[in-house]
Amino acid sequence: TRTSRPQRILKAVQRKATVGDPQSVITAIDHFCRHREWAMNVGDEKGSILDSVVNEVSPVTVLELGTYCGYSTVRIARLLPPGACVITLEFNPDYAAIARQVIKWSGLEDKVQLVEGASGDWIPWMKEHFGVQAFDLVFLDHWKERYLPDTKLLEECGLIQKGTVLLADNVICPGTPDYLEYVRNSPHYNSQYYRSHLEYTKAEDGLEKSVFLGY
Ligand SMILES: O=C(NCCc1nnc(-c2ccc3[nH]cnc3c2)[nH]1)c1cc(-c2ccc(F)cc2)cc(O)c1O
Ligand SMILES: [Mg+2]
Repeated sequence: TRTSRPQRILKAVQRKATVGDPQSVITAIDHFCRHREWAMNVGDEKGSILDSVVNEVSPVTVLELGTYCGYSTVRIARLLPPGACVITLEFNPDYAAIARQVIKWSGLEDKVQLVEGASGDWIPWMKEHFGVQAFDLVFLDHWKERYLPDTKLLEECGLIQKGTVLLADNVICPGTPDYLEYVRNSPHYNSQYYRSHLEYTKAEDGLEKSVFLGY
């Protein structure tokens, strides 16, 4: 049978990127997705906004919801200082298998914990299993209808504390209307929209950055 799109993305990384060089992995994926086959990575334009938020927050613990092929995992992990790490949650085992190899190729495996499973099942176990107090940064990029329930679950589990930054991809396309309404109207969040484009296209999309203000 034909290879999958994630498998073709991994092959592009293995052909074009240098082992241990995260930037070359990012460049190889963006080139493949712009010139060969579109794929749902956050991409270079929104990726630069993600980079600036990671640099501004300088997080010690990051949670990423939705790994896919590991493109944004590599973008985040390459900016983390020693001792900081990103826990990334992937529901689809085929995506997870590819992401592990992409992360390994970039040489960042020591800064990444890839967990396979559903966000709703794993979030309640984060403190106990990973010894996490609270997350400094949460990057939401998984199923769009899970953004709001998982944000509420993170709050209930005490994994979001004063100063925690939520950064959500795709708030326009495919769109997360209930999540946007929640973070923009809640007195507990200070929310800001970064207008951009859907990865590798001219369609509008953007990232929503929401800082938790405490209770
Ligand atoms: O669906 C997306 N991303 C989600 C993948 C995923 N990868 N992992 C998960 C997961 C992970 C733990 C989970 N726990 C429970 N559900 C889970 C789902 N979900 C997505 C879709 C588009 C898109 C735009 C325009 C189109 F015409 C078609 C598509 C663009 C994007 O940037 C996306 O991020
Ligand atoms: Mg996305």
